[in-house]
Amino acid sequence: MSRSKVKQKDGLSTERQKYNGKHKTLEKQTKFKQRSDRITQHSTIHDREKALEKPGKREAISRKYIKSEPATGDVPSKRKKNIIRIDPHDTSNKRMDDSPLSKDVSVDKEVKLSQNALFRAIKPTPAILSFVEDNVQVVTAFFYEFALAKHKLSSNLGSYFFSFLCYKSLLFSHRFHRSSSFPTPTLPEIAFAGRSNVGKSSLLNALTRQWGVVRTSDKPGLTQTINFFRLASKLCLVDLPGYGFAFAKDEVKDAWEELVKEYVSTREGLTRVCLLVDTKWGMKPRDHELIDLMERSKMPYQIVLTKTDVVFPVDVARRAMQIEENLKPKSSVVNPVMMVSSKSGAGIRSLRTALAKLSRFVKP
Ligand SMILES: Nc1nc2c(ncn2[C@@H]2O[C@H](COP(=O)(O)OP(=O)(O)OP(=O)(O)O)[C@@H](O)[C@H]2O)c(=O)[nH]1
Ligand SMILES: [Mg+2]
Repeated sequence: MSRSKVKQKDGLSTERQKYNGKHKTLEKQTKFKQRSDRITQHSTIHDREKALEKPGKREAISRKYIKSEPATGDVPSKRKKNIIRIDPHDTSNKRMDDSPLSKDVSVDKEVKLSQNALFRAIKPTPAILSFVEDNVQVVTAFFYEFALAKHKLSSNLGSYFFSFLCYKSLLFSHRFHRSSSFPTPTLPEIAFAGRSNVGKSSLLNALTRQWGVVRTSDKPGLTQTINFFRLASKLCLVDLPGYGFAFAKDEVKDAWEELVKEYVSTREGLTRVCLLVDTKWGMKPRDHELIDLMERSKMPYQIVLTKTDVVFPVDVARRAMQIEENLKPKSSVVNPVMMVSSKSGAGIRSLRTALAKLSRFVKP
């Protein structure tokens, strides 16, 4: 064999060797890949089987595995965020104490706005404005009042006697839970009714200047019995439990309401009911219920606006006009609407004058 032929043979063998080596590494790589794929697949199945044995985790884990496996093709799909869409009109998603649905809120707002707009549209007459001006003046000292009473003796005679009597005499109080145990009516009675927290007990204190004798609280529902306060042997003032919202059980509140209704419609000796209305909030459906009852039993009642110190005088006038307009067709209502503040003392003198006319010590 010639030397050149031997060289050629050597070259071919080295190329073949190179080729064989490359081929082997490629084969090795594909085998390795296949094996590793098989292992991961096996471990996934094994893990899933293991996970499915635990019932609690079953659902969550199956979801995880479903997500980790590409849905179609080789390209794994992008992870999508799990967004829960709540239908705003589906009430089954709402808790009972949640705010009402947006549609209802807007309707409520519209009603409230229109009521507010109606109230603001009331134009008080000059007569009612001057009456309010007289009644929202703050009267602080008793002697100031006393001097005024002397000065305007004819108009303030009742107030003078009333305050003198309240000032001098002690109040005798009795509390009653049941109508069967009410005291026998020997004196003319004036009752103070209204929603809880409207200021009934505070007004009784202000009228009689016996601060602290009648207990008051900023928590609605303090007065829970019918309380009779005898002024010497001339007059009896009656503090009634409130109705409407109060910190008490529903059945207890119903019992108070029944007691008040029974007292107002059947009590002999009851000459006047002062129905107290918060100036800021006006009359509510339960007030109208009591008014209807008093109308049926022909019981004279006087509307008294309370807490006038927390609203503007023009709004006091508006409220008074609104109520007088609403109660125009009623026959047992006593006009005009009175307005008081137990805090500032405004209007207390006028109310005393009006109520004193009902007592025994002022001859008609
Ligand atoms: N700003 C102001 N607050 C008042 C006035 N009158 C009463 N209040 C307050 O209103 C709250 C309720 O007063 P009460 O006299 O206890 O009311 P009530 O009607 O007897 O309430 P119940 O006994 O729960 O029915 C208290 O915190 C009083 O201080 C007032 O003229 N002006
Ligand atoms: Mg009270």
